[in-house]
Amino acid sequence: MSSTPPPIVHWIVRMNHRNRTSCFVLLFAAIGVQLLDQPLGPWAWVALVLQFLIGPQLQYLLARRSTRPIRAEFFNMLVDGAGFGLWMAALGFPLVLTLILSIGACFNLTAFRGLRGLAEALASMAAGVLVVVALGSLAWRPQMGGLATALGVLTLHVYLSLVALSAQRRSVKLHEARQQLRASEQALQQQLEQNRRLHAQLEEQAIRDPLTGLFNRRYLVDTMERELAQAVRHGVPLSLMLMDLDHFKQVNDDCGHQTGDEVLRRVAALLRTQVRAGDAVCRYGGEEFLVLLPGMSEAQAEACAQRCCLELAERPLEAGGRALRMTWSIGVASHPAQGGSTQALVAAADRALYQAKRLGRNRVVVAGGPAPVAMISAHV
Ligand SMILES: Nc1nc2c(ncn2[C@@H]2O[C@H](COP(=O)(O)OP(=O)(O)OP(=O)(O)O)[C@@H](O)[C@H]2O)c(=O)[nH]1
Repeated sequence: MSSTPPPIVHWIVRMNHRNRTSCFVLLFAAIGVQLLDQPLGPWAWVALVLQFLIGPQLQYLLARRSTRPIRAEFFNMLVDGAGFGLWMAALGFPLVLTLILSIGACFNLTAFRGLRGLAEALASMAAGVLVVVALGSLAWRPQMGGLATALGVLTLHVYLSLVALSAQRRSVKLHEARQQLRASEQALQQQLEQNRRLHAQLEEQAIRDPLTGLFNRRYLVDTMERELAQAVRHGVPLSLMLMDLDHFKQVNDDCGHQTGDEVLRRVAALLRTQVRAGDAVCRYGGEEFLVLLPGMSEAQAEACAQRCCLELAERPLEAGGRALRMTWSIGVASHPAQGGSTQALVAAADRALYQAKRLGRNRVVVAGGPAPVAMISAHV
């Protein structure tokens, strides 16, 4: 059988119930002692029991059952204030009791609703006093006996201590909640930072070739469109080199695939040293590379390609424990000579590369340029 959990009572309702229950018993005693010397009759005793002994439990029930407990508790405080005003006036404003009752009414409502609460507390007390005035029994008897004074002072002491304790507990809870919030916020920030880093890593991975670390074809497509549009807009040249390693299959066949990979990595590293930092160096295919040279004329691109050819042919690559001599064939194409579209540029560079291969490899062919000159012959 499942039991439903008891409803959670608002902390203000709980606090006021606790404060009322304990302080009202003491107030009952203090007012009762004062009442012994007053000619108020038996109805006063009935009212005293009703307000200070039964009242707190009824007020608690009302606030606990209410769908709007704060509002109900506000009403309870107004009732307290009116009752206090009535007792003050009925007893002839005995000094210590008047002080305690007015502090009790004003302190609670002010803490609850600020200046507005203070005004409401004063108004509720005044309403209580007016009832006594209307009954025509207003008197002035400020003196109090020793016992009533002592009980009154004790009531005030207990009330203020209870309020201070509640405030202290509340501030500890608030402090803990704030710390928890701060910890959760920190964890969230860390998670966000981690996500940001992961996102950046993924973005980087999406545009990089994992073997060589060069940009991949996908990146090239986007970049080339952008660079060509800029070149067209500003009327500046744009060149590209399409390079393909010569007889690379032989490296794989003779030295193994891993050595082939190592060669590709070393060629990529070498290529990076031969071009400017802003040039986009991409792995275009298996053993094919493409370098985008923004702002470079056809002649400058050809010179760059010749330098790359020489560098690779003259510098043996350390791979698989061997020094391998590699060469590549390079096709160069430029905007505006070879057209205003990326497809036209790549196709022209591809044709030039094919021609370089056909003419014996290890050489540069400029698309639409004069017959190429052979470079130093290379071998594995
Ligand atoms: N090790 C390694 N080999 C690759 C990779 N990608 C492509 N290859 C190899 O590169 C070789 C390319 O061979 P081919 O297209 O015949 O060209 P080639 O041997 O360089 O001859 P030419 O281009 O005509 O000079 C093939 O054997 C591919 O398997 C790679 O990532 N790693």
